[in-house]
Amino acid sequence: MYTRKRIVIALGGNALGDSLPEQMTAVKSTSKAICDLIEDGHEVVIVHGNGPQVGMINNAMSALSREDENQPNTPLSVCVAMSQGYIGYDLQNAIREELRKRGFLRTPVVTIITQVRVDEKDPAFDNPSKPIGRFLSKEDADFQAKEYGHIMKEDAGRGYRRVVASPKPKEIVELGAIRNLVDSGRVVITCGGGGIPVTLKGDHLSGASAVIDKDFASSLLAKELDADVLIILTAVEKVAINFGKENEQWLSDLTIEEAERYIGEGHFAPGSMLPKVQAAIDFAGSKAGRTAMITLLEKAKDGIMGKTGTRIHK
Ligand SMILES: Nc1ncnc2c1ncn2[C@@H]1O[C@H](COP(=O)(O)OP(=O)(O)O)[C@@H](O)[C@H]1O
Ligand SMILES: NC(=O)OP(=O)(O)O
Repeated sequence: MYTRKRIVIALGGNALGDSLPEQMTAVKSTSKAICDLIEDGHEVVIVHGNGPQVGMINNAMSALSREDENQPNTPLSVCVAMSQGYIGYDLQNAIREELRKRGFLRTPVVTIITQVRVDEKDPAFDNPSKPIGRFLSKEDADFQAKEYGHIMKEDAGRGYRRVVASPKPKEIVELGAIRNLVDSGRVVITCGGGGIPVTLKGDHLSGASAVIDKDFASSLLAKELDADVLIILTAVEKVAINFGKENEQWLSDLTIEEAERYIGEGHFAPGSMLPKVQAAIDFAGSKAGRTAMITLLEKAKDGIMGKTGTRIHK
């Protein structure tokens, strides 16, 4: 029997591309994958990444403040807010258009500027780990470190990137509004780029210099909305052990215990696959019947139907 599910979708970098024109094109195919699920009757909530985009925005704003002494440097929290607006704008319009093509003329699509509370004492503030911006050569990375004081790290064999603090998400500030919109049938884009990181100071929400991992924010959101499935869409169809080695093995099904064992054995790269597997464990382990899935963007529907992807469950 067909079962309607509440699905939180976490969209990875390949869903958005690395530049303005690339994003305009990428969101069209991303929207097809999302609308396949809506067409099948599922309730869908969308979270997107922002690593390349927030790096680009931060660079542009920093260049502006170097040129113009009246422009102080733009805090990273504001850059995350800008990335939510810019990505949400393209994504919501692409989904709206795709829905209309499929005859859903009245399904509203909305982007919520979302703040996510973090703990100001989170040790992540002293250990920057979240890659943002473009991949650079070692030479360009060394230049950026020297010229701008950025911390640069090698990212899973793909080149060097700037890293910033990435505290764990504790609370979604706009959760009540998000829940109302989802419950009333809206397609909601929220917690973009992991959410705007804020700390609570009395009644004041103060922007934090960080970028939250969208996989962890998706897991928190999925738990709060009592979703059935968290699906993390990225550039690989399945999770592997011995990834990239001769004895690489793609995994279709993982219990939480198996996933934890593989984490302990170091199979998942920090800053790329590791947070996805950790977020999947966090969601799937939180309540009976909850399943997490990691798969390729284009395979979202097949993943939900159990035909592909890596399924993580109790
Ligand atoms: N064990 C693994 N199994 C599969 N992919 C892995 C593994 N370890 C690292 N990766 C890499 O992680 C990438 C996904 O992380 P990333 O590109 O940071 O995600 P996002 O899609 O959120 O931007 C995959 O495309 C793959 O290159
Ligand atoms: N904020 C975040 O997790 O972005 P990416 O998915 O692009 O790394």
